[in-house]
Amino acid sequence: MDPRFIPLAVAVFAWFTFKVIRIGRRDEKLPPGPPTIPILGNIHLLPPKFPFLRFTEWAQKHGGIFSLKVGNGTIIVVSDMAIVKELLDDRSGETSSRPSLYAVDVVTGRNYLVTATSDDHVWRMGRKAIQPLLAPQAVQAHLPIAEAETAQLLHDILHNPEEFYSHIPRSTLSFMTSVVFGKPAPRHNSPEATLFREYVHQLSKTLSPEAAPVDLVPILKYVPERWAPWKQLWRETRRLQRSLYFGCLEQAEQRIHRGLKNETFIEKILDRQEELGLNREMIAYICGVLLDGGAETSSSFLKSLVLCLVRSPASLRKAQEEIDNVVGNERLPVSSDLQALPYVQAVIKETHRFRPGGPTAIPHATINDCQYREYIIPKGAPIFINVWGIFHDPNIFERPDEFWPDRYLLTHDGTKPGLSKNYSIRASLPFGSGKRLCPGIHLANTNLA
Ligand code: HEM
Repeated sequence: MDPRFIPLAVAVFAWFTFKVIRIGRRDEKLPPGPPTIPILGNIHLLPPKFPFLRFTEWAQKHGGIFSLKVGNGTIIVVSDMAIVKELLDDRSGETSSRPSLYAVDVVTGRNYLVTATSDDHVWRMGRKAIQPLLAPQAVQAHLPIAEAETAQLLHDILHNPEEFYSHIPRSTLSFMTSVVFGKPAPRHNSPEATLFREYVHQLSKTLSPEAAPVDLVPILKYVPERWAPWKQLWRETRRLQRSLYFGCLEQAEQRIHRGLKNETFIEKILDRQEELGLNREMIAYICGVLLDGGAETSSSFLKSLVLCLVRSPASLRKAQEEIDNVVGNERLPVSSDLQALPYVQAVIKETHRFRPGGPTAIPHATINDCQYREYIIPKGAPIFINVWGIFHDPNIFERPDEFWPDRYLLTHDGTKPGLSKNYSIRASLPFGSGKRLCPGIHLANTNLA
């Protein structure tokens, strides 16, 4: 090398090294968090399973809002209800986007409202289409379906109790396919039930941390499919998803064409198709997302409820006695009985607290750089609500690791008596926050109550 270039080469090398070792470092304007190492940041500390347990440990150490470095990226974790309110509810206009999830974009062709960013037509029109269908009054119309599904579920459990783990997801899927498309899935091997199981299995593989971390290592997006098993997985997930969504849509269209209307979501969305500017692709995905959003979440809640009550016979006995006293033994309880069943209400709340279906909810993201207290949260950084950590905080809940519904009879939100009046856990916490709050909350409560 020409000796004149040596100082330049040394300077370039030093600059490059400086840049590389800064990857993974926490900027001082970020919330605190566990110590980082060069390049990886905190990646090596992230467990592949149950990350909310580690988040909860870190929250005890670093506080209600902390940050993690994943390479050059940043993750924010909120484990304090007051911060959820300030940052995600009150400032929802700034924090209601979603982080990029490349694999989901490929699978869904960017038609999935759950992962769409807040400025995306898919999200805005999708929410506009479903909001009136899921309003508290509107969901009352589906009570007869919920009651019929409950009766079948109880029948199935009574006759074949060993299989309760498959009766429950069949029932919650059938409720959703009935409400959305007007078609129940009455058997474990009904075509929709089988397809949904296969699809959810593939989708969870696609989303699992063991699949290729393409958002972290973008070069993986460009590996040719024959050397990229994750791309084959995406392709198969897309095939199953489209087969489910468009299969259900086609059957509903044929039924409507034959003049057999039955007041389902699909009919109401088709009525507003022009007004909302929706094409057939978007309609299939809006209805499909409701199956995804409604069936698995409700099923995991009911499974947790059964397991919690089996492990807590005293709570089961108390709930049973209350139902026997109020409802008698001539009929099944129905949703309108719930008002008169405070202990049953407490059992439902305690199940959401003890085993929240979404222990870290679905991450939000900031739309721009966002100043919060003394911190700057970078644009696009995923923000997780550590729902598990809030619900299992020993400073807030008495014996948080115990299933104890009675706590909700002592205070309205189950927190320790005598906590500051300003601190309150809203009942909708398991359903997320701000503009992204689960739109299915009332339908879920109708079906689960
Ligand atoms: C026990 C039942 C349920 C639970 C625990 C639950 C929980 C959640 C959570 C935590 C979120 C993320 C909220 C956020 O980002 O802040 C969410 C979003 C969503 N849920 Fe639910 N959900 C349930 C039932 C349902 C039902 C029955 C439906 C459909 C009728 C539904 C449809 C959706 C949709 C479409 C979204 C995405 C909203 C958006 O990104 O704007 N969910 N749900």
